Amino acid sequence: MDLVNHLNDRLLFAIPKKGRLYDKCVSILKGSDIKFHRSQRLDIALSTNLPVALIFLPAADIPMFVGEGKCDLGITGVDQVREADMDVELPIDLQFGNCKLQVQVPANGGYTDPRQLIGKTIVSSFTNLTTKYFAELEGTTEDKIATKIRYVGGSVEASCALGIADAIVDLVESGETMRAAGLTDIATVLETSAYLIESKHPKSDPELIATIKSRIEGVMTAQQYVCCNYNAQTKDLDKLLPITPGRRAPTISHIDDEGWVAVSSMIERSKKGAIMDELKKKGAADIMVFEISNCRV
Ligand SMILES: Nc1ncnc2c1ncn2[C@@H]1O[C@H](COP(=O)(O)OP(=O)(O)OP(=O)(O)O)[C@@H](O)[C@H]1O
Ligand SMILES: O=P(O)(O)OC[C@H]1O[C@H](OP(=O)(O)OP(=O)(O)O)[C@H](O)[C@@H]1O
Repeated sequence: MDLVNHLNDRLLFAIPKKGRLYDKCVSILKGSDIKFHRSQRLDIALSTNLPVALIFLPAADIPMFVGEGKCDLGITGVDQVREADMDVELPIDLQFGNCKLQVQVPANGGYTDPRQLIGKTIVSSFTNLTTKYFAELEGTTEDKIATKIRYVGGSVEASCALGIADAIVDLVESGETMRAAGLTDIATVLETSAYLIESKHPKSDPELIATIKSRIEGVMTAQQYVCCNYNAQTKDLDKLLPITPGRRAPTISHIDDEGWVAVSSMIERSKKGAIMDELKKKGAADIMVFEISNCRV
């Protein structure tokens, strides 16, 4: 099929084609019920249930495609949006791809403050953000900085050992890559996570854009909450309901057991263990926690 000619009238949604963000993006699309089949090596996939085409692009190029209005929606890291200096909306923090862009120096090299690096050579894949950072540090404009900023596309952490850099500016999550290269961090340029990004001048049907955003918000909420059900004696409700207030209010249903009710409520996933302990202590019975696969709240 000539995919390009099937793109008219479809909302173009840019997704990282590989790398750190890819799997999570696919799982968000799945959770949002945006169905598609991506043929091997093809970077365009038409959704089979919505007028949407997924365009698989390098994470670094997505801000430009969305910023220039070629794609209405995209997913990429905030680091990439700031590096590309593109003016896009950032409607949803997707809460993955969390890491920091940091200034890293040889652990045994004696640098402890980024000001000591003024006039030295810094290697990064994020040359725009690095230039801005050092221009600010030097109190000058970007075209006048004394620090030399050089670009490499990957394996940035090898630059100091290879003698091409005094320091690097690169992403750090666990710190394993940094430590393995004998480096240590001395400053943070930016904290980042993956976002849904949106063109400031979208071309597609606003209702379709709103539907996709609401579905993705639903996936985010479903990840954050679980559903907690338990049985309780009505006399204990005063103590139990404050533990499970729900997002709006808990649902209380009558059950075929005199003096008992069933309670159902959304609770924060991260607190579920403590909440179940507390419910049990205060007299709740038959406490169960269920996954929410998607929701609209
Ligand atoms: N270690 C990490 N932990 C969390 N998120 C990361 C990490 N590394 C990168 N990211 C996020 O993922 C984005 C894409 O990085 P990734 O390294 O996957 O790039 P890529 O486009 O696949 O390029 P390449 O694989 O060629 O380096 C980054 O801009 C950042 O937002
Ligand atoms: O702090 P850590 O958990 O070790 O993660 C940091 C590493 O992750 C990213 O690289 P990635 O592995 O995606 O590959 P790349 O070097 O090819 O960009 C980043 O550029 C660091 O090298």
